[in-house]
Amino acid sequence: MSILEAQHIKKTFHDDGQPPLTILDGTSISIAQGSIVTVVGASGCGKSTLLHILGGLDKPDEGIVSWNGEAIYEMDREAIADFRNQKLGFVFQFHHLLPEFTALENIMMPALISGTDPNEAKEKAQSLLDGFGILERAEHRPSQLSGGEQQRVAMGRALINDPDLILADEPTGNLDERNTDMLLDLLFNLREAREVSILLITHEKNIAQRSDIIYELSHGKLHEL
Ligand SMILES: Nc1ncnc2c1ncn2[C@@H]1O[C@H](COP(=O)(O)OP(=O)(O)OP(=O)(O)O)[C@@H](O)[C@H]1O
Repeated sequence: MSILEAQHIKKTFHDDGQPPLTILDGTSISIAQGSIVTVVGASGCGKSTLLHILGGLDKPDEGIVSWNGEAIYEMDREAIADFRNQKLGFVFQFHHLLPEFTALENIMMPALISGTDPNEAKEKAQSLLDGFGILERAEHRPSQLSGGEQQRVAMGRALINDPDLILADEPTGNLDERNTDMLLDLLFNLREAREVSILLITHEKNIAQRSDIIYELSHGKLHEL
């Protein structure tokens, strides 16, 4: 059963003085429950644009994105924000942690926004930090953490609301080999531990090999490899 489905997505950017740039040109994808799907492709081919559209962050010009059969861009602003907060977990290359908050607070934030009891949110955040081996860093701010630690905090933040789907855009792009391996192990183990689906964007084909389906995005369309 697919949880997220996109059909015939089109997206063109119109920048002043530039010819229109069609990035997605009839792209379709279906993400089955519990699956790990990887999208690879040349720099600038539109992978991040696709992820933003699938994640309810950027409306396509044409086409439908639906979550369990419901068209997400037909939801009102509040419903789409709730959908993102409760069903999805985002992990980006630049993790966008809030600099003035501690690791623990950064992880707790999406749970607090969705109305979880603060004590419960704290316990869940501590258990995520513990599972990622960085509980002793709980009170550190992002600037006091290494890149790999920051990315694990970002993973914790993506997971605290028990999402059904993780959308990860080059999550290891900034990490050295050791941290890349550690983060990928954490990510791929999630399916076993939490039955979560994962959409992973990367340009590293050896990472892609650990997934169920690999697509290449080129000329605005996805091709299964
Ligand atoms: N808001 C925007 N306005 C105009 N052009 C944009 C916008 N966002 C992205 N683009 C352009 O669309 C193209 C695709 O960008 P996108 O970030 O989706 O590519 P990508 O495949 O993720 O690239 P990379 O692997 O380098 O991160 C690029 O040429 C980019 O400059």
